Amino acid sequence: MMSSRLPGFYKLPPDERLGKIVEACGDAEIKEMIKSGLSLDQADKMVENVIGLFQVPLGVATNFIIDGREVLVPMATEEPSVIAAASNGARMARDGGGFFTSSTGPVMRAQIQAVDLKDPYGARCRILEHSSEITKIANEVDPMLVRLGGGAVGLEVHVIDSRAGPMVVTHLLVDCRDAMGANAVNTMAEAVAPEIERLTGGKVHLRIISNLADTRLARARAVFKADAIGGAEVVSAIFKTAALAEVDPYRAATHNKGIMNGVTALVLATGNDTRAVEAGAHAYAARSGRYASLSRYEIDENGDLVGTIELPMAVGLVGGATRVHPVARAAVRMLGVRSADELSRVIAAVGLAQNFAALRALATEGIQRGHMSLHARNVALQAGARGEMVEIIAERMASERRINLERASELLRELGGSS
Ligand SMILES: CC(C)(COP(=O)([O-])OP(=O)([O-])OC[C@H]1O[C@@H](n2cnc3c(N)ncnc32)[C@H](O)[C@@H]1OP(=O)([O-])[O-])[C@@H](O)C(=O)NCCC(=O)NCCSC(=O)C[C@@](C)(O)CC(=O)[O-]
Ligand SMILES: NC(=O)C1=CN([C@@H]2O[C@H](COP(=O)(O)OP(=O)(O)OC[C@H]3O[C@@H](n4cnc5c(N)ncnc54)[C@H](OP(=O)(O)O)[C@@H]3O)[C@@H](O)[C@H]2O)C=CC1
Repeated sequence: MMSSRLPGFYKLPPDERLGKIVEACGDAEIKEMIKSGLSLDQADKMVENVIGLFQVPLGVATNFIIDGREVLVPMATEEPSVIAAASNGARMARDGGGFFTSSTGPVMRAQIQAVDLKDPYGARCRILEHSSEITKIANEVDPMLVRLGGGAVGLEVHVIDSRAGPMVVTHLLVDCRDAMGANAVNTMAEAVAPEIERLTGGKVHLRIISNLADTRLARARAVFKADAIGGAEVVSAIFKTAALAEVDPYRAATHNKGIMNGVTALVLATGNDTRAVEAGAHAYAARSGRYASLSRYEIDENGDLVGTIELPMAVGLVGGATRVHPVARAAVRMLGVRSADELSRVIAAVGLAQNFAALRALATEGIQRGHMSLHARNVALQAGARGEMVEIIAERMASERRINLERASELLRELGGSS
């Protein structure tokens, strides 16, 4: 089995890094797909009114062991230090065996809203009495999904009071297998609407997937050994830092933003819908009525730090852009995942690694040293530095702890690199 531990990887030029990835994965096609990228012609078929491509850097986080498997993680992000931090978090989890994951399986919900009802509770019961007919109607519109072992698996029916009067909202639960499922689920929701109208005597308006995918949860757990992360004091400091995010929404929003640094980068790299995953994550974080952190940290009997995360993860390996975008296809091959469920669990592990690395920095030296020294290259670029001058100026600014545009421009003039 190849190792995701690639010391010195980040010091190589991009072409050599790609070579290492191809070698580690034993898959030469990854290189072709990444090199070819998305063409304008393909883009023009994906969305509307295309005039060009918006490019985002693609990097690879190293060091991940997930459920005993070495994994290289493709990440598409514009933010410096995110990929370094994910690799750093994953490295510190290795002594504890890496990340261990679980999930609920790929079930999504569609909502079908019936209004103008005489007897909402009676209507609710009539729908439930006919649940097998309703799931049958839903499954008839997607025989392929059913053949693959998925399809509509059940119903929940909720009576909800609103400003517009009582409503009966049917949740159609659909096993989406390897699809994110929105198109599939929405088609089913529209197909069952006439039957819901017949049973309720009301009018159906809204028929759409819910992005609060709480029947499609992914979880990850890691033990960060005290010795691997700086000792008992660091364990205690991280524990206390993380505790604030459990009870304070102002902190929880930033804590979860840190988790999404990793989650969104991997969701985007695999061509999945970042908005769907983000909406689900934040809604799940607020499910108790108070917005809170998506991860938890505890200290175990050995004095090690146990990190856990649970969040909705509606991602697919088919549908959307996943099979159209060549770089997304390369990303999936690099990950070596065989199902959407496995992908969802890898993403949860990356979210946890990302969160842990940020917390460790916050609980110890602060975020600025690590983050800003990598951001310094952006500042040097903004000042007009090019080629090797970018690294030289970034390193000078980081060592002086003075990372700003003015200093970058000064250094550029001093070192004779100005244009
Ligand atoms: C930035 C580091 C990793 C430096 O960390 P360091 O301690 O200077 O690095 P190190 O030299 O000891 O290396 C440790 C490992 O980090 C990785 N690494 C180290 N340097 C690089 C690099 N140049 N390029 C790629 N990978 C790098 C690499 O994996 C390396 O091990 P190796 O595999 O080589 O044996 C560390 O300070 C860190 O993890 N900081 C956290 C940074 C972070 O979270 N950034 C996200 C942006 S800030 C934000 O948006 C979120 C936040 C903070 O608000 C969330 C929150 O509040 O919770
Ligand atoms: N609120 C939201 O989040 C919304 C999101 N979207 C968008 O919907 C898209 C995702 O929808 P999705 O339904 O996944 O896309 P698709 O409709 O493209 O793919 C799903 C279909 O693929 C076929 N399929 C082939 N192999 C498999 C397999 N192994 N597992 C499951 N299905 C398989 C199935 O049947 P068949 O071959 O018969 O098609 C299935 O219905 C994304 O682009 C998303 O952005 C759209 C609306 C709302």
